[in-house]
Amino acid sequence: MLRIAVPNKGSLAEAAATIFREAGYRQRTDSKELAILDPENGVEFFYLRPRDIAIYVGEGTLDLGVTGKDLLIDSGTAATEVLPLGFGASTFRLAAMPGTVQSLEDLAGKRIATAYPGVMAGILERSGVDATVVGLDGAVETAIRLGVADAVADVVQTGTTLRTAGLEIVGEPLLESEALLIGHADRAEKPQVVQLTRRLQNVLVARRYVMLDYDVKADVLEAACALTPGLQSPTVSPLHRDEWYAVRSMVPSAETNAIMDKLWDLGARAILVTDIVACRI
Ligand SMILES: Nc1ncnc2c1ncn2[C@@H]1O[C@H](COP(=O)(O)OP(=O)(O)OP(=O)(O)O)[C@@H](O)[C@H]1O
Ligand SMILES: O=P(O)(O)OC[C@H]1O[C@H](OP(=O)(O)OP(=O)(O)O)[C@H](O)[C@@H]1O
Ligand SMILES: [Mg+2]
Repeated sequence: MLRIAVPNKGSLAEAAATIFREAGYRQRTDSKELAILDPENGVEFFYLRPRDIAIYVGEGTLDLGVTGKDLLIDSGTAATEVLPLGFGASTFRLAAMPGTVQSLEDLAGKRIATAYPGVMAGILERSGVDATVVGLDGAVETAIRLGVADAVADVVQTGTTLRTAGLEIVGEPLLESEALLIGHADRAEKPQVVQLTRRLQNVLVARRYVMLDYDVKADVLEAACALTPGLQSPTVSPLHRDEWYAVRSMVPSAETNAIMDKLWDLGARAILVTDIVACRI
């Protein structure tokens, strides 16, 4: 039985449950449930705080978990990245009262409030800046106004929270984060871990691609196939009408409309786009 940790609430919870569901695993239907069994897949899911997930997985109590890259680093545990999951993107940034701090180096001898003290300590050490890290639980933006810190380092997504607090972002992002499937190096070879990772990868591919079908005349078939090379090669079938072919190929969803425009200009017609629910490539 594989034991997997899923965020119980917060920014990552819904997307994490969705990706497991799309990969064919059972997920809780009641947000008050703390654990559920998926006997068909031989998995037990535990719903935990994402900050704690890195600790459970790092200690080997649970086999796998979903948490943020920033939280994994902050935990300092032995858990490792198995697969980036493509959601929960955020940046970790420094901010201060406008005009007071220009760079990380300006913080030498000063105090930085953050809910990610492990991440911040590592950054200061690597930069050779000797500053004091003030570890808080959240709402760190207020720490400067209350005189607890000279700067803050926090997760920024839209920047609204910092702006509302009257703070200014300082320098480039200190860290880029996203949700990860994390595991323990010892368990990486376990067949069930390999299978689950492959199923999640399949969902990620299915989300990144769409299926494109179109009809095209023989004289531009090669040019059309060059626009839609697919993963191996496009499927080309003759139409009943002479000189025409039907082409089927997977294309990156982000490029769908640009490719459709080019196909249309080439003379392709009946261009259809279909979502891919799941795939194994
Ligand atoms: N807008 C955001 N605010 C906070 N965390 C975010 C945001 N976007 C992505 N994340 C990521 O989500 C993880 C934090 O998860 P967490 O459950 O603590 O979220 P949260 O929204 O802060 O929840 P809560 O405030 O209920 O504790 C981190 O990996 C962080 O990088
Ligand atoms: O750049 P934004 O889009 O404004 O998002 C970032 C803010 O969201 C999070 O706070 P949250 O609401 O989770 O509160 P917390 O600090 O108590 O965790 C995070 O800690 C930032 O404060
Ligand atoms: Mg939060």
